[in-house]
Amino acid sequence: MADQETLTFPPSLAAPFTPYLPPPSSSLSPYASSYLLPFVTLTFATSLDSSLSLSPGVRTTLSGPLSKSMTHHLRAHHASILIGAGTAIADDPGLNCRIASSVSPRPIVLDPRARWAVTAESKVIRLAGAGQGLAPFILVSQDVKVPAEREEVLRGVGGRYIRLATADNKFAWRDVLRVIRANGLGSVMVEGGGDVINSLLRAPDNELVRSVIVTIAPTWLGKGGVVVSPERTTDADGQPAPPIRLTNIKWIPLGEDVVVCGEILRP
Ligand SMILES: NC(=O)C1=CN([C@@H]2O[C@H](COP(=O)(O)OP(=O)(O)OC[C@H]3O[C@@H](n4cnc5c(N)ncnc54)[C@H](O)[C@@H]3O)[C@@H](O)[C@H]2O)C=CC1
Ligand SMILES: Nc1nc(O)c(N)c(N[C@@H]2O[C@H](COP(=O)(O)O)[C@@H](O)[C@H]2O)n1
Repeated sequence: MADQETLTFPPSLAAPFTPYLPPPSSSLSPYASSYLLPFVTLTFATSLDSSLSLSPGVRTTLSGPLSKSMTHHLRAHHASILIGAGTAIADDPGLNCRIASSVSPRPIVLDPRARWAVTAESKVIRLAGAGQGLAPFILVSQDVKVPAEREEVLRGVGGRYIRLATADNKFAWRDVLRVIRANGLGSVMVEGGGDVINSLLRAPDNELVRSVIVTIAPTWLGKGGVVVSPERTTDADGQPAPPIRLTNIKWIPLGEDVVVCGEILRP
């Protein structure tokens, strides 16, 4: 694997993000084990019209150089990083941390139907083979058949398939987080894509999110993009769930982008 560009994120820029990061070594701390769920950070880059990409199959660069380094700073501070199968298929992502002397997070891919045809050529596998990242844990439905060659590719670099119950082809978020925690991972940054983020933001699952860090790029991607806009739900009495709002906010300009950090306001 060719050497990847090394990134830096200066401590002076990193300091304002610290309150929104999981506690250091949370995978080992009493805090994490007492809750049995990892610290969840929801983080992604969006356009001004709330799009993550031009269309579902298209990798779209939104973050400028500084906010990209910030994302790698977040990767350095999380034990795992989670994406959906749509993103794995569209982006062929690396999901490692490119800041020197940092530990990369464990990639977790939600792929109930085993749609992602992971091969030895997949970027994340090549990086893991070269010792520049970790191999993914791919969560699949209990009833899905996974081709043996994919299992071998994963196992060869330290990854594996993990089977989990589904309802309507979805995992329950609590189950996903329990599996992550049970594998000794005390924190997870959920990066996307649209389907994953909208499902996590849907009430009541958004209660599982501890921190939100969103990069806003000064561009409109236009109609047809993958949009973050969670479904509105109703409570047991048929009353609409209130709009999701952030509290403990910080707006941090990074180059041409602005990053909003916060926590979800509990009603
Ligand atoms: N700008 C950014 O920060 C990011 C952009 N993206 C972009 O997003 C696009 C992909 O987004 P989508 O098509 O919405 O795909 P996605 O990455 O959200 O994956 C969707 C798939 O994930 C699985 N999934 C989602 N929620 C699940 C749940 N609760 N339980 C079980 N499985 C679940 C399902 O198989 C579903 O088909 C790509 O174009 C990618 O480039 C992705 C991540 C970050
Ligand atoms: N922070 C951020 N900014 C963007 O502009 C993006 N397109 C993304 N995408 C996410 O990052 C993954 C790519 O990771 P690698 O650089 O290959 O390690 C991609 O799959 C999305 O999850 N993020």
